[in-house]
Amino acid sequence: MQVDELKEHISSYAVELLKERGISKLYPPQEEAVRRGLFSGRNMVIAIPTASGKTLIAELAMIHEVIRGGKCLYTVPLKALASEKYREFRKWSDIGVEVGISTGDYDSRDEWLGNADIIVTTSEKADSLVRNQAGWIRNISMLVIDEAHLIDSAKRGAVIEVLVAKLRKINPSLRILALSATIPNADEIAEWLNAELVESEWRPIPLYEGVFYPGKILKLNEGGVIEVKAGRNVESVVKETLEEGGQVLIFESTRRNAESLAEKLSSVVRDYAEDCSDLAEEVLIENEGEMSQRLARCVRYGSAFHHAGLLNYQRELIERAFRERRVKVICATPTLAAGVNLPARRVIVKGIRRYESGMGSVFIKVSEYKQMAGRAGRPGLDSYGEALIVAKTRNEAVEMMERFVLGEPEKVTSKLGSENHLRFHTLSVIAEGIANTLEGIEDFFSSTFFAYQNEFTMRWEIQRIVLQLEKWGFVRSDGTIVATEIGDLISRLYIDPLTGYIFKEAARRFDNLTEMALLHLICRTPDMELLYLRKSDEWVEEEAYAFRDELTYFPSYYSSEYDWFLREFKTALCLHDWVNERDEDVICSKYGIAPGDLRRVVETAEWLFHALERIMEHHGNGLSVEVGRLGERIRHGVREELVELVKLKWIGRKRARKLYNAGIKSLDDLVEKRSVAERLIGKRIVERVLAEHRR
Ligand SMILES: Nc1ncnc2c1ncn2[C@@H]1O[C@H](COP(=O)(O)OP(=O)(O)OP(=O)(O)O)[C@@H](O)[C@H]1O
Repeated sequence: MQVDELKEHISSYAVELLKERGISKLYPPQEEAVRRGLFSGRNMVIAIPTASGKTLIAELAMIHEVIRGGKCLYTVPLKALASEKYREFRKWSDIGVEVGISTGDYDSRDEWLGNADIIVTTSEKADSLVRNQAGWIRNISMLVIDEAHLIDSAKRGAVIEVLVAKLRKINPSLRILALSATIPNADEIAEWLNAELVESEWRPIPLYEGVFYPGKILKLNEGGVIEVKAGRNVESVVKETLEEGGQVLIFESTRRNAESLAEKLSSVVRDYAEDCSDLAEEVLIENEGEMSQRLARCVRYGSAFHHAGLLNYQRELIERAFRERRVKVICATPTLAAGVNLPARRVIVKGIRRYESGMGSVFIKVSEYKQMAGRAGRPGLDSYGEALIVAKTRNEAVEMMERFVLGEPEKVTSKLGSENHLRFHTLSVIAEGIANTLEGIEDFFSSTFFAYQNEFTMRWEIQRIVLQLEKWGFVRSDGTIVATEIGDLISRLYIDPLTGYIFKEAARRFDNLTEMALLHLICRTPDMELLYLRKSDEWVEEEAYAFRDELTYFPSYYSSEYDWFLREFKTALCLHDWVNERDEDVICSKYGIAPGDLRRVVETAEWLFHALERIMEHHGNGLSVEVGRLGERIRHGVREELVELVKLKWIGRKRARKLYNAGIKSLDDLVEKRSVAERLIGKRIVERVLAEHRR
């Protein structure tokens, strides 16, 4: 089908824009979606492989909806993906379609988005906008769920189903378009959504899958499994691809493996890559710690590693350099497969097992492997893509072939049934006034995918949770169930009610807490991601005893909670070093973490301090002022006296300290002692600061 045929549905202007993007003809699954009612207003589930054009299907449907006066919400699982989609959709502004993005603080309403036609956001942020009753949510006429198969995710899946159920309650005629990878039970998702299902295995570039073992590759071909000659090791397979002008994406199970393989491969890659010294320098712009140095050394020769320990700008830099074909090989942990779109000629899956606590080394899921394999083949550059699993022996290769290459991905199952998810969403359903009886709450949850998949009633579970919320003082029940003021606040702050309870109790009991006690308090909540304890971390216990009298909680050495407590305390100690201006690299090596981990801990702590401040305020507890100040220090990683300086753009914790020690404590001081400041932090930076803040 030619795109010209779409004029009546999306306008000739939109068709012209598509042509400018080089799209003149629809891919077969796209055509199928059109034929099956993409412009008819019915709900749809599109379950097709990676890179087969799902996003364009959504764009066509959204443009059609906007032309008819509708408003679309496009939800993705990660902030990075939201930015990627926002950049893509911005192109539609050329024909007058307003595109907005919302990924900021959880309790903001982002009212300015009232004017946007298409709003891109994460599922969590969308749910928090519903909780905070952003006015424009009522006007949403179409919901697009990207990566809908992530309903299966233990951490992020529940919010997708609850969001769907809520938005359908708000607007019963809401249209839903769910985009998913190929999964065996896409029909269940379609039936749950009352949607037309479009399924296809079509790919724009053929994908060949196989298993490598030293000397040979078992390949799946149209005629069956064949065996072809190959090199002795992964390096030789990589070399072969580079020789043919392709790029390689390698998945490893751990960060350490990814890093050391990238380092090892840099001596192979350097013969095929141009000089990337400029990129290596860029890697070190914000951080010169051990991990960044290793990354810079690899990148110089066109090889890189990619995992959650990198800083955001480093990840983006690597991804961009790979797209520009300067970086030729990326060794990544599996987080990359679920994230941004980064195809390569060859995908090598080296980490086919993963360590799971209590279970040891287990195979990854077939669906995870398929997600990685699906990254092979770069549209416009490669005529085919190839995915290879790495095995040690022929026997193992045969086993991998059967289990993964010929295996069927697992079914998607709802994760909403776990207590913490139900607790979290039950409070919001009551606070938003969606339901105010047990039957009403049950009725609400009966429209979720969980209820679709599970026949048993949730009544007892919900009753137990409501009783718990009542005991904590978050809901009141006398015939009808309503949220108390604090319950409503906790729902809007988007924290686990258990976190809310811990904070509320602290607000009730204490009017004086030390810096360390406050830091430890937020680390006691289920919303904080805790650092792990290493064997060499005995010092954590010693430090904990030193602070024993200050803390709000200190279990007995014999308690089953003692080890968990040490993890909480270690995390608090890390934040303590951060707000006391310990050097970032020193913190990373002391706590055994990477810069990206530190930033994540800091970001979560900042959010929790904001919530704690609001709850203290609500309780009329004067500690709220102190909590607010500490929150500000966490944001910037500084002692109290630097807060004013770091609020200035371009002034980070290091520059602020230099200025402060020279007697420059504010913007006024900076203006007055400009030449001193220029000597300390550079003329260009001072110019930038003054240009930004000159009154
Ligand atoms: N009909 C088409 N003709 C030419 N190129 C197309 C067409 N449809 C999509 N593309 C291009 O193919 C590439 C992959 O498409 P897209 O990102 O939409 O796939 P996807 O299925 O959404 O991928 P993912 O599974 O990663 O979300 C994009 O560069 C897109 O512009």
